[in-house]
Amino acid sequence: MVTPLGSSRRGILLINDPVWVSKILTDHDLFPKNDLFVEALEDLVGNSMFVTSGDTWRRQRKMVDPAFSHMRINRAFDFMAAAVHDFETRLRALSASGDTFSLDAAMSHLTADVITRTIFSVPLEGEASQQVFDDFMRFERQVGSIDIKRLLLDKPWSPTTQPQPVRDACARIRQHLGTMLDTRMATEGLDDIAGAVLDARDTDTGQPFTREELIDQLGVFFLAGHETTASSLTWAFYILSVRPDVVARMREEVERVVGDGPVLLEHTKRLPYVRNFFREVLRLYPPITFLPRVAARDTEIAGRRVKRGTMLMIAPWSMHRHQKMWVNPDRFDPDRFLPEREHEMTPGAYIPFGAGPRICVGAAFATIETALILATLVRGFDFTTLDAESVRPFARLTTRPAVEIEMRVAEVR
Ligand code: HEM
Repeated sequence: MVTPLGSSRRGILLINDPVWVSKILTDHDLFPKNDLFVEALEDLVGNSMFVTSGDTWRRQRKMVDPAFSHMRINRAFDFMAAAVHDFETRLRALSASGDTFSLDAAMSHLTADVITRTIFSVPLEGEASQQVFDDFMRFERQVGSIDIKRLLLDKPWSPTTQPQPVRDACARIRQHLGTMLDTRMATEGLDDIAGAVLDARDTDTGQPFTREELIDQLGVFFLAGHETTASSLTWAFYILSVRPDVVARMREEVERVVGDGPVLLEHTKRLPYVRNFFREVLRLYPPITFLPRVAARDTEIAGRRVKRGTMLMIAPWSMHRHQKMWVNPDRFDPDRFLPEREHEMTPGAYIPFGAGPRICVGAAFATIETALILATLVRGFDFTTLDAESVRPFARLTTRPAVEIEMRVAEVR
């Protein structure tokens, strides 16, 4: 359950033991985020809470948490619903024309639209937000692969730089985010996530975030907040396209609970099958495949001596599919999350949002957003994958299909 991965200048351990996973994710001073991972993202999200450690992270997390409180997310719901409404219009046009579309690109666009509306109160159609999105797609394609040579040969904490095209894309994204932030700061009376982060004060000094820090945090909400959700929804709609039995159960639940009208916030909390379906998608296709950490000092893990600088890879992907932790792990079975089957689950084996103090700040946001999207679109449309047999997952920045999934959609009459 704790396995060395190959031989390299710095040790690499794959940790599949839920007890040790929990200890490592909880002690984030001894096991901070891995330096290679931090470097890969630093040009884009600077010193944001996603990559910082120690007291810097503690201060940032305290200031950011209120922006994702239940009350605040509830207020973001109308922005989410407006984005989904526009997306339905797009799908209706695709249904009428019979044109095919890339599921991955469509989901990235939809979730980026949700994020720009909920953070900045602007739709993705705005020029600056569209440019952030386009450059982000470029960044995502280039940064996702690991440099194996470096992994094997470099000493821990060896400084490196990203290739120039990646750095250029990051600089452009930060510039656009700065423009969006300045426009947002000049607008009064908006009740969005940017507003909550602008109002946040350090509890010790009373100081707000600086402009650079704001760009760091808002950049990470954009990155972590749309890329992960797009990945999970891509797998969700792919599964729906090949499982008519699951579609029938979901549609029945949505029609019974919601009826014909719009899906409201209160409905999203009363759709257990939709929720368990999404949990099962996150189990088999966790968007974040690795939670990378590093040993900050010499220590011991599961009776094994671990040298400072050893990389610790916690892999939701392998934990979620582990034969010893799940009954029929390869079977897609949303009902495994029913309360009466809870005893089948291994405590600590399900970590799509991470665990411990650094658990995903946007988990509640993503849960409501995806329930709204799934309920609305499953009731209204049938999805067909053109070449379902050839679909394969691939670990990039998140879990994506190796080749884009081509789809056709038909409106349900
Ligand atoms: C299905 C959707 C999502 C999944 C599966 C997901 C997954 C995760 C995971 C696994 C982590 C922990 C990473 C680690 O410990 O190394 C994390 C952290 C984080 N996520 Fe999410 N996430 C999702 C949606 C979101 C959304 C919608 C937002 C914001 C709008 C967000 C913002 C963040 C931030 C800021 C962190 C860093 C927290 C910290 O280090 O204190 N995520 N996410």
